[in-house]
Amino acid sequence: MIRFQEVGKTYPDGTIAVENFSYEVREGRIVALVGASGSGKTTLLRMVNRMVEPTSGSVWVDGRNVSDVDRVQLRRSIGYVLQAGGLLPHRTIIDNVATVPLLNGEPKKKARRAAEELLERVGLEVGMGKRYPAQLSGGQQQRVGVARALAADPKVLLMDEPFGAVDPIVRKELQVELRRLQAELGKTVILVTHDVDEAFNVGHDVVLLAKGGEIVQSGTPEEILSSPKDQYVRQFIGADRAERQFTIEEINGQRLIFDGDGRPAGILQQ
Ligand SMILES: Nc1ncnc2c1ncn2[C@@H]1O[C@H](COP(=O)(O)OP(=O)(O)OP(=O)(O)O)[C@@H](O)[C@H]1O
Repeated sequence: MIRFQEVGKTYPDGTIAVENFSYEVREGRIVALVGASGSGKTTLLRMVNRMVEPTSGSVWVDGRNVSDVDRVQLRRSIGYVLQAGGLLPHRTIIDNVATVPLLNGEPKKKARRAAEELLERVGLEVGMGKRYPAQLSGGQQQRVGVARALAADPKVLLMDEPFGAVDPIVRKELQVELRRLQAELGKTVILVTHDVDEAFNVGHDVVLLAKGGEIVQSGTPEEILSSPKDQYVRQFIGADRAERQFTIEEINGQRLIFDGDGRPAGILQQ
C-alpha cells in the first residue's frame, strides 16, 4: 500500500541522505524504521507526505504516485505525529485535535465532538480538552499528538520518534497503546525510531537501516532476533548481550520472549 521504489534523496548541499531505497509497507501493518542517527529515516518518512521530495525514484500510496497528488490534500490525508506532540501552544487541546477536520471544512460542533471521542480513544479524559498543551505531561501531550493525527481518519499514520521525549515507563505504556489502537483502527503505520527495543516492541515489521538508507536487514521482530544476518545486526540489536540472546515461544496463544538466562523478557503482540 505504501511503496518506495528506488528512491534517493540528495539535499541541495550535496548530502546523500538516501541512495536507493525500495520497500513495500503492507496495508494495516506497523513498520518500524530503525537505524543510527543520520541513516535517512526521517528523510524516508517525509517522502511519503511530500515534506521531502525524492531526487530519484518514486513513492506510491494506494497505487498513486504521491508526486501526482496535491501536496496540501496529501498532507491532510496522512496523519503525522512528531516528537513532543508538535502541538500548537496557544490552542486548547480540543482545538489542537480538531485542527485538520476544521481545515477540511467540517462544522465546528461536529469536529469538536469527534475530537472528544478521540481523546477518550487515546486514553485521556474529555475534560482535558479545555487545557492548553503546557498544562499536560509529556506523555499526555503525546497522546494528544496521536489523537490529532487520527482526527481526519487517515489510512496512513507517519510517526517520527513519537515517544522520544517521554520517560522510559511512559514510553513503554505508549508503545503498548499504539499497538492496541492500531489493532482497533487498522491503520498503516510507519514509525521512525533509533531505539531498537521500541522497533521490536511496536513493529509488525522492522527495517534496519544503515547510512544512506541502506537496508541491512528487514523482517518481523522474530525473524531478525532469531537470525540476525551478520555481525553488524547482532551488534545493533545487542544480540551479543546475554539479555538479548532471545528465544521466542508460543504459550497460551501469546508469543513470549525469553532472554539468554531463560527469563521471560516480554510479550510480542499479535
Ligand atoms: N535539509 C537538509 N539539508 C542537508 N542535509 C540534510 C537535510 N536534512 C537531513 N540532512 C542529512 O541527511 C542525512 C539523513 O538525515 P535524516 O534526518 O533523514 O536521518 P535520520 O536517520 O532520521 O537521523 P536522526 O535519527 O538523527 O533523526 C543526515 O546526514 C542529515 O544530516
